[in-house]
Amino acid sequence: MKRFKYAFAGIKALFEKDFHFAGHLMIALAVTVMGFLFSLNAVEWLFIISAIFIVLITEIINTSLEYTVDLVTADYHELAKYAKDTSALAVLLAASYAVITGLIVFLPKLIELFT
Ligand SMILES: Nc1ncnc2c1ncn2[C@@H]1O[C@H](COP(=O)(O)OP(=O)(O)OP(=O)(O)O)[C@@H](O)[C@H]1O
Repeated sequence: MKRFKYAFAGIKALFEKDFHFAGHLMIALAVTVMGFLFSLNAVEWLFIISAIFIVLITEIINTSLEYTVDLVTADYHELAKYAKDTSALAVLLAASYAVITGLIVFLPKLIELFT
């Protein structure tokens, strides 16, 4: 029960620092609605769900790392920059995976719908 309590406390900490997270959630919701509208099959759902979770989890870990770096130093430091920049790169890669997955799954369906 304690683990749940701490995890839920993490939601508040996440939204306090990460202003992009609500945007990620909105996109995830929109993609899920589209998935139902296009009646995705099981494999397509698996890829879409994995893309959503990878982006959200990476963004959460990125925020966690930013908190940690800010705890260690408020001053400019090259290593702090490296830590935050490499973490941001992980988010970018996760987002790229999600965009590629979304295009592969939805683009043929959208083309079929509008042609
Ligand atoms: N203490 C620091 N020392 C050196 N560079 C820093 C430091 N803090 C932040 N930076 C640089 O500023 C960038 C943005 O850092 P910041 O903490 O503002 O993240 P953010 O804009 O909140 O990131 P995100 O958009 O992923 O939430 C970092 O990627 C890094 O290049």
